[in-house]
Amino acid sequence: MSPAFNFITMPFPFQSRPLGARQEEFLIVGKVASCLILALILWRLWRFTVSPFLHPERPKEFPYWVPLLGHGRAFFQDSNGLIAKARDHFRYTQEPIALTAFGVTFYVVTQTKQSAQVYKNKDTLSFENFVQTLMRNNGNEEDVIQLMYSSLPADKFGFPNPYGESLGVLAQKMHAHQLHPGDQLALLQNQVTQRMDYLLRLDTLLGTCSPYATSRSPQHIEFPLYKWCSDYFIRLGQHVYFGETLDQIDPSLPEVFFEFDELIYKMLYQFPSFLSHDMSKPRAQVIASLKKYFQVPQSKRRNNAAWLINAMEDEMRALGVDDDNLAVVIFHLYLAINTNTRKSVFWMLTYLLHNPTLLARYRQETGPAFKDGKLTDALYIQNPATCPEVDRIWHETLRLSGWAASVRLIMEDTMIGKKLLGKGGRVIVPHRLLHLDESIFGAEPHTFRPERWQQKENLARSPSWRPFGGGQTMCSGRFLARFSVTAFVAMLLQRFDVEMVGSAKLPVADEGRPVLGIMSIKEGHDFNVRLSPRRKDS
Ligand code: HEM
Repeated sequence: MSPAFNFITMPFPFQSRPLGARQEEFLIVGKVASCLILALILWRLWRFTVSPFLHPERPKEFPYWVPLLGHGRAFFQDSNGLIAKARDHFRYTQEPIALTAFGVTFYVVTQTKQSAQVYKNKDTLSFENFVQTLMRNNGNEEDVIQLMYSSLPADKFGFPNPYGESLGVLAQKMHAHQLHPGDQLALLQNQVTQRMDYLLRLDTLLGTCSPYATSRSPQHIEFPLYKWCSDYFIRLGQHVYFGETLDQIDPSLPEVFFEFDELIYKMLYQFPSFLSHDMSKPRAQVIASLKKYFQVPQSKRRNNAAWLINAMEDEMRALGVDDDNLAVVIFHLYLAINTNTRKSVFWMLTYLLHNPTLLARYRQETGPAFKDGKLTDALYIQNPATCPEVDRIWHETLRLSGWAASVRLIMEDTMIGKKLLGKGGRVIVPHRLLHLDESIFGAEPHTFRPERWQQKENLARSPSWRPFGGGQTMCSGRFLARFSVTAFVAMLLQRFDVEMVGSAKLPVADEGRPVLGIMSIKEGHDFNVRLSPRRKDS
């Protein structure tokens, strides 16, 4: 007799007992279940009806049935979708609303006046907590984090520190020094155009893209667009900030970073290690390669590195930070440089390829910035007066592909929009929802229509326009990002005819996967393009 047969014919445990005892057991189970259900109903009534009535000063909370878990599952699967549902539930209220996920309360702010209050408040709303949590999870030791966030003397050596701030706070000012318009940014832009010029030639492409090219000859190359944009921009960012050295230390670094970055949600949501080896392994390799970089004698690498990398190294070494911790801190910078531009260039090209008229206009408008295929006046492309179409396409690309949300930890009970947000919770400004607001951005907010930026005056100054976050922590790389992406697309279109291979459908963005700025595509949605040197008549 097979074991399965034995199992099926086995008597049910209750069958061996007398009928009265069985009935009594059922009765007890029934009573316990009824009590639990009643307790749950009472709890829900209290939490979502009575308590809001007694405390009208607190934001209304999106109801749920499972205490502690709350909306945890939906939050992890698609937090924007959950926030949209909650807004719908409260009939698009203007007030902040509350959501609970795994016992943590998130207050969602969608009104621009209130989001401005969030960005202004540095006293009771903290961004540093988010950065410190990232540092901790990525391997920085606790004493190094404390050191990075302890006040430093106002007269210390190195980057000026008139207010006696910590290195963690000073780092934001150092980013701005490198990346806001000025001499340092001009140097970086110059590096970007020179490197782009080299990387965007057919002979270079035939070499660098060979591992994933799907077809190639001396006259053309074909490859998956998302993969290529990612590889190209990680190479570019890495080179501009670190020179040749990183590439020599680990030629596979762009590929490895891409692998990590596509799984970054596991880092952001702190997946347990047994579920996140696929993310933590490439992350460890990037950090290890950065450590090797800092172990190369300074005389062999510093001349080719950006000011910021050298200055951060000096500041941290002056505090006594070792190579391991230095590598982790700089890993966050490597991430900021490389995670978003690769995706924004992909989305911009995708929208242009699906709209040949727009693509032709982009090519024509940026033409005067080039002489014999060489970019001679890069700033021409950045100027909305000379390139208004480029300006509109850039804004529309970010509006549709941006995902980021600004998050702050609430250090003390804080009033926002006449509602009291409780200490210990998080306040979220969900940029994606702001970008899809029909009352601000006009009809068909889900459709790529660059003309909306022309139809409504000063739309780019709207506080609902937040692809780079806001307040003190607003992305300092936004000028370089725009410069690199728009100049790259212009150079590509001057040098090559670009065609989609086959009839590719518009790829779908992976809205459910959290990122730090621009959305990735859904798996399987990449598509091939073919580049061939531009014919004179095209
Ligand atoms: C299209 C490309 C980009 C997008 C959409 C983007 C978006 C963002 C967002 C949403 C934040 C968080 C702001 C907040 O929470 O308030 C941020 C921060 C930051 N980004 Fe970007 N970013 C881009 C490109 C870049 C580039 C190219 C760099 C560097 C070269 C960079 C460097 C930074 C830095 C350093 C921060 C931290 C804030 C600071 O301390 O300045 N970003 N970015």
